[in-house]
Amino acid sequence: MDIVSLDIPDVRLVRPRRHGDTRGWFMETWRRDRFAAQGITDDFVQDNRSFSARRGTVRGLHFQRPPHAQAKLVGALTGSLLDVVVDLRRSSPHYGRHLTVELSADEGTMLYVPVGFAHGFCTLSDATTVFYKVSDTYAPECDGGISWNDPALGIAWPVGVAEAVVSDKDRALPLLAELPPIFV
Ligand SMILES: Cc1cn([C@H]2C[C@H](O)[C@@H](COP(=O)(O)OP(=O)(O)O[C@H]3O[C@@H](C)C(=O)[C@@H](O)[C@H]3O)O2)c(=O)[nH]c1=O
Repeated sequence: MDIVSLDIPDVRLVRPRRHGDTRGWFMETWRRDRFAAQGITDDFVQDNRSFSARRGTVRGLHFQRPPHAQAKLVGALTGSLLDVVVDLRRSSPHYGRHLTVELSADEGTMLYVPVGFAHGFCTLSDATTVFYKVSDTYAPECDGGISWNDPALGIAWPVGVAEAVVSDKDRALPLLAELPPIFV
């Protein structure tokens, strides 16, 4: 399992090793000891899965506020997605910056997203199933987010506003500039 830092170093790309044989393949997708060896010590307490029927479905950009902030480990079980994170940590040299990474079921790659980031994705194929482990349980009273198409973020989404499939809740999210400080 390779765990590598990206341009915002606390965000990591995880490449599990696939052991192939005549039956197919086997891979480990999460191991506490291997993650801890890379400084990732979050206690993952909930697993989530979402299915998006159509290519161009956008979910995000979401976070949970403290005291229920969540780190996430995200991957695809079917299909592929463009995963997006935005650094919301006020003391970070990367505050307001984003990263995009393509994740696919075929490749088995995953993204580790620390606490303090907004997270979202756009599906790149029909019938995309996304899974993620999270480090705190769902707390709807701490639900937060920023608008996926906030021009200040400069995210190169693979779909335009007219074609994107977006929830009413996500359509109503504020711009980054409207967000009070949440993460140190
Ligand atoms: C996130 C979540 C939602 N729900 C419920 C609430 C609602 O009725 C239904 C759909 O919720 P949402 O519209 O918030 O689902 P969705 O837009 O898929 O939300 C997810 O988006 C991605 C990008 C993330 O990073 C996740 O953390 C999560 O915020 O599922 C839970 O029961 N538990 C959960 O942990």
